[in-house]
Amino acid sequence: MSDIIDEVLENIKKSSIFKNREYLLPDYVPDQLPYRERQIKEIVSVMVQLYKGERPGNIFIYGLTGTGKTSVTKFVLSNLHKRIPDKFTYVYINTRQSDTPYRVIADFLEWLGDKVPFTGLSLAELYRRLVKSLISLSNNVVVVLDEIDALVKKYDDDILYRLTRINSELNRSKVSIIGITNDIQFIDILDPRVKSSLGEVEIVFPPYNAEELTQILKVRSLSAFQEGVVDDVVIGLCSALAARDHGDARRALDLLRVAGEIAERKGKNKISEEEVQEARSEIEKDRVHEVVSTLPFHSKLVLASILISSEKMSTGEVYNQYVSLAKKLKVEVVTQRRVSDIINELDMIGILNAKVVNRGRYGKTKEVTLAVDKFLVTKILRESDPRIASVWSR
Ligand SMILES: Nc1ncnc2c1ncn2[C@@H]1O[C@H](COP(=O)(O)OP(=O)(O)OP(=O)(O)O)[C@@H](O)[C@H]1O
Repeated sequence: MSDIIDEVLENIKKSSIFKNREYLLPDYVPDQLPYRERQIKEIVSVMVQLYKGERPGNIFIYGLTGTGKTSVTKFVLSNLHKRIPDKFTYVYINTRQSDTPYRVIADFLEWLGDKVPFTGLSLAELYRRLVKSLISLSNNVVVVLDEIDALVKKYDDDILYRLTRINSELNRSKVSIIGITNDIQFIDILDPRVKSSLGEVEIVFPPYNAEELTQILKVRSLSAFQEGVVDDVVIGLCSALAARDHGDARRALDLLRVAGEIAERKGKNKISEEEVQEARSEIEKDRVHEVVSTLPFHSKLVLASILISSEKMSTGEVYNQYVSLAKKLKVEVVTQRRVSDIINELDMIGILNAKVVNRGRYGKTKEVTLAVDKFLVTKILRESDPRIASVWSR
């Protein structure tokens, strides 16, 4: 039996499409990051203090998704560390993954080489251990908190407050924080003391334009694909599609990688525009699936109300339909105001379109239509919750 596994692996190794597929995966940090020279220089010029054995200022980095914030930060820190390994220790924590204050401090301790039980200690005890561990460390420490908005929105900024103050509890100032977020308004919701401390230096990552994305894809595809697999037309299409959103390099790379996987499945040895379009709808399907299947119950019910009714509905009509479904399912209803908010949320995440229309003497109302494939969303909703599925069977 194991020869079957070997055979499949062998075929993948012999891919006529990919030379190194992993070079296109989102976590891979490339050794070239075009159009980010300014940001690299800015981070290095702050971090240069490490060379003198001093603590660098905190840095706050923001920009939309896929603008290179994580890659550039990791690139600078790992390259600096290669050059001056004895001068500092660095810690990388993604707070969307390590999504409780406990996990963040536990991860911090683990990076410093301390073992921490998965749960069971109090947060105060964890801080105590962190302070102790930091005191015994002779090096400066740079801690990267990626996607910090996720943690602060879920809890509050207490953990950031404590971390920005931690130097005062040590034998000398040695901890610097690099905070990263893609929520541009995030800094405004922080406590002013955290805000001024975290934003000692602020660095903005602007979106890429289509030409920049083209160049980025060209560089990345040279090492990722076999020769002759992608041409300028395919790269141009991936860049144009990604630039239409907001210049997201991750999206451009995903399109190219998935197009390559589709071509490989078809047994082709070249990617064409057709595979890019197919990749686009595959990625969109995955996105819709992730978003819809994880919606809270009442948001799913509001969406179901729209799906089983007409193509276009006013918010009032959506509410009436929602109330009648909720009664059928014998669940308590939320207020009309909440349903309006849910409609706006579904609009923001691209599942619905809600636009204000003027209905003459009836005044203004919001007209709600579906922004994604009806058949797909119905299928996802029905599969994700049996109570919602029963709406269709009655
Ligand atoms: N200038 C660049 N050159 C090459 N690849 C890039 C460049 N900028 C970004 N990328 C690639 O795009 C993808 C997304 O980048 P990265 O994760 O750094 O973005 P981000 O701004 O941190 O996004 P998010 O806010 O969603 O975490 C990664 O695969 C990264 O390697």
